[in-house]
Amino acid sequence: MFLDRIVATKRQEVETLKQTLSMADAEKRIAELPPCRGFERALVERNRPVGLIAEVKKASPSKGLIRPDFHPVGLAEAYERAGTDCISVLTDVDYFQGSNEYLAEIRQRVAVPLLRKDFTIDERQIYEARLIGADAILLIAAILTPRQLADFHTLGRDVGLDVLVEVHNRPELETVLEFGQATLIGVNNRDLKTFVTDLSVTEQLIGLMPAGVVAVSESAIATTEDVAYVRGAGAQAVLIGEHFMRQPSVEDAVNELLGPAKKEGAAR
Ligand SMILES: O=P(O)(O)OC[C@@H](O)[C@@H](O)c1c[nH]c2ccccc12
Repeated sequence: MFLDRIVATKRQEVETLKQTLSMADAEKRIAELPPCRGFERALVERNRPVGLIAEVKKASPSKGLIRPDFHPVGLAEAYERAGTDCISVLTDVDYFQGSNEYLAEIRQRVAVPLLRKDFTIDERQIYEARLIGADAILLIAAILTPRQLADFHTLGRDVGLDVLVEVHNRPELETVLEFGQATLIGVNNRDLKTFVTDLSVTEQLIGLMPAGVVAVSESAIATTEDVAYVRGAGAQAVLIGEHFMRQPSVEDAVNELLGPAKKEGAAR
């Protein structure tokens, strides 16, 4: 099963991080960084009726190579011109052909808040995310114990990051709601264990979320009908990768799928 393999790889990566990243040193360096740009706030204040997290994604285990001609900074700049509220950057190397470098480079060039999209299983990865320039991290309920979810959420917030907590079924959502801290919750329409996608998962789960939670519908969104459906189900924001990555101009693709932005992307 892919998720188990990915987590096994992450354990190895964490072993390496233990050699290379001292927690005390990381804390010192983080204290000197400028504050994060508000990721969750950007989704609340959104540029369109539905908030948009657009993803920079070269490949995936389910689809293989998605965008052969892949220039992460150029893609992020195009997303910014399209008035994207937030950008998600895959940093996993082995399964998504992502890189921490991509996120760090994008951070230098765009003002849009960035999600570090990876499989977080250890505190050190949270420090690392902050140090490479992320504004938010993803916590995937399917690979964490309730205790880890709560602890990692607290640590993320303590170092200034926003936290997107991802669920795919009702037990996971109930665990997340039990610890009571999550304000930004993503429903993954893709089952990470089977890769089966089903937009109705969004409808099934968003109704169970308390008012005040910012709900994001993630994965397998590709048409205006898909967007209308998940909005109708209560999603305040959508996270879209593959559909944009398959279009020659991601800037045009954003405007075609979601309509014109209220304010132009930062013309810098
Ligand atoms: O490319 P898509 O189907 O539009 O999906 C984007 C995003 O939701 C997906 O990449 C994703 C959602 N949760 C994840 C967790 C890990 C890796 C990837 C993901």
